Amino acid sequence: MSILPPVRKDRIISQLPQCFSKGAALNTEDEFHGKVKTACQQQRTGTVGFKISKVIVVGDLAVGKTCLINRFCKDVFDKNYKATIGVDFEMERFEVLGVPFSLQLWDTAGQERFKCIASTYYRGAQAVIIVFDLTDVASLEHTRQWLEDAMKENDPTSVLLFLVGTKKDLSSPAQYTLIEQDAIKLADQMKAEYWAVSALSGENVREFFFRVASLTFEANVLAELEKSGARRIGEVVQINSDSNNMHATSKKKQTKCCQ
Ligand SMILES: Nc1nc2c(ncn2[C@@H]2O[C@H](COP(=O)(O)OP(=O)(O)OP(=O)(O)O)[C@@H](O)[C@H]2O)c(=O)[nH]1
Ligand SMILES: [Mg+2]
Repeated sequence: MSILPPVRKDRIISQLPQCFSKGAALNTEDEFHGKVKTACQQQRTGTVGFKISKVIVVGDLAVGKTCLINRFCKDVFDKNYKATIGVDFEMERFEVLGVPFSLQLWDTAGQERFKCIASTYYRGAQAVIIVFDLTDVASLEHTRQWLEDAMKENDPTSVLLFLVGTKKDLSSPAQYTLIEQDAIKLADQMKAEYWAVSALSGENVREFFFRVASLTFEANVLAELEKSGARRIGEVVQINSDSNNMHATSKKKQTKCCQ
């Protein structure tokens, strides 16, 4: 018997959501990986359905990290600035290709005086969302430092990175075009996926978090398949080492013969 309520209807993902810009994307595939789709159909996703993936959200003060999370998780927007003190977190449950999947979204403080508390929560992230304000070039420049700090606590080879420009509603088309060019270049160098959103209007917010959930889910299933593949190879080795096993003996002979 499950103690959790069913996943909300608007958190069900059955198709791979597309990237925002092909110029800075983590992948440009139209669909989920074939191996992932098959594993989900055959319910061979191991522990993924029970896992909670940690996502950390970092960036300068007042760029809009809390508003971005609140727009997605609670569908609200507060125009008054209330600094995050230390960290806060929200849980979001999804169903991806029929498999339950949860994200734990860690909203960290951008203010310098709270940074050392916040950074103690960076460890173990599967995805890092680096946020800047599309109307503030300095906040984009600072994203390199945020990335460096987040990566001190994480394995750069396995973390998915997202570079997100907020307050799209406030930037004029001309201003937006200029900063977007720099942001895409930077995202490409960081190996991050670029998105531009507005927590005020909600533009691209749902699409963005669905993309985070989908790519994190896909990475988890692929890692799980790799692990179970390794286990299967291990099992064969074990059988072969059993001298009472006829099959193993013949295999051993075959191996010798081929050497
Ligand atoms: N117009 C507009 N204002 C926004 C948007 N997102 C955030 N804001 C405003 O920007 C201010 C800062 O937003 P927060 O979400 O609190 O910023 P933060 O990054 O969490 O700040 P810290 O917690 O101090 O690190 C608030 O006054 C928000 O109302 C947006 O998409 N559009
Ligand atoms: Mg905040």
